[in-house]
Amino acid sequence: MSAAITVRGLEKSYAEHRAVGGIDLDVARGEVFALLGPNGAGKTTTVEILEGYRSRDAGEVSVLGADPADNALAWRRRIGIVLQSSDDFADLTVEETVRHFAHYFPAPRDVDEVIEATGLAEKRTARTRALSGGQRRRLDVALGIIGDPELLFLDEPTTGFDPEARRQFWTLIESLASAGTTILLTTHYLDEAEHLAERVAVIASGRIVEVATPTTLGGRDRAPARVTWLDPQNGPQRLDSHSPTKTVQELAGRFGGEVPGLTVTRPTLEDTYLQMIGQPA
Ligand SMILES: Nc1ncnc2c1ncn2[C@@H]1O[C@H](COP(=O)(O)OP(=O)(O)OP(=O)(O)O)[C@@H](O)[C@H]1O
Repeated sequence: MSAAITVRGLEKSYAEHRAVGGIDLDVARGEVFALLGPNGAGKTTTVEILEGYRSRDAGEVSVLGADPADNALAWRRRIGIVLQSSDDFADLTVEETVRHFAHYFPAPRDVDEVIEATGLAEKRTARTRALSGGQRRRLDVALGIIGDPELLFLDEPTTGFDPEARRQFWTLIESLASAGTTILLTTHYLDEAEHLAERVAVIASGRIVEVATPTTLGGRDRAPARVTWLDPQNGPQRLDSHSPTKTVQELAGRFGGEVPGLTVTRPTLEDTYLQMIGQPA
């Protein structure tokens, strides 16, 4: 498995504040990898160092085999970045903006296909200043993928998307991933990380807490199931059980059949994540 991103001992401080305090990361080529962490954890700082936009104080960093600090043009053309929105192209239409960006790359994707894939076909001739927040974010994504990058950085890409747009975006990311694009994603949506990422890293206070698959993070796969039911005499009941099938059988025996209001759940990725970063679910 060759590496798209290798990070060892990455450190970055702003004046006295240590934003990144010694991070190690390995992202394989073709992998979809998510960085999770609370506000101010150091995700954007880390990602912007990998993108060549911020300097680092210490550590080794390799992105597609090069040091991002060198910021070579040929290297930059191999990566895609979904930037936070800017107003620079307010007077251009969606199509003009995408076409303009396509010129920066030696082998861009087809402009019409990208507009279609990002759900902007109906807004093709709209000025970018007239787009809604979610449509503007889709345009940011379109500009990030127009160069047909080997590695795509997505920093909170679906903020402001409605649920349907988020699903469409996930489909787009899945198709890029299945075509072999490596994707580094930061998100505050745990369902998004669970849906898209093969592995996730939880960052808190500038350090990695854990790197795991979404199903095994924080021992989630080994956590007990929660069985809840409604007791006609004593109201809502709950029991955490490592053998929920047995628990349900016993309850069925007790109630002589249907257990009123029965639910059996496992901790969600969000439950596990909140516990890891020290916040009660
Ligand atoms: N240019 C800067 N100057 C000074 N401090 C900064 C600068 N950029 C970030 N910081 C600080 O570094 C810490 C990490 O910020 P960063 O933006 O990397 O966090 P984040 O994990 O991306 O947060 P969010 O989820 O809110 O986007 C924060 O405490 C932030 O205030």
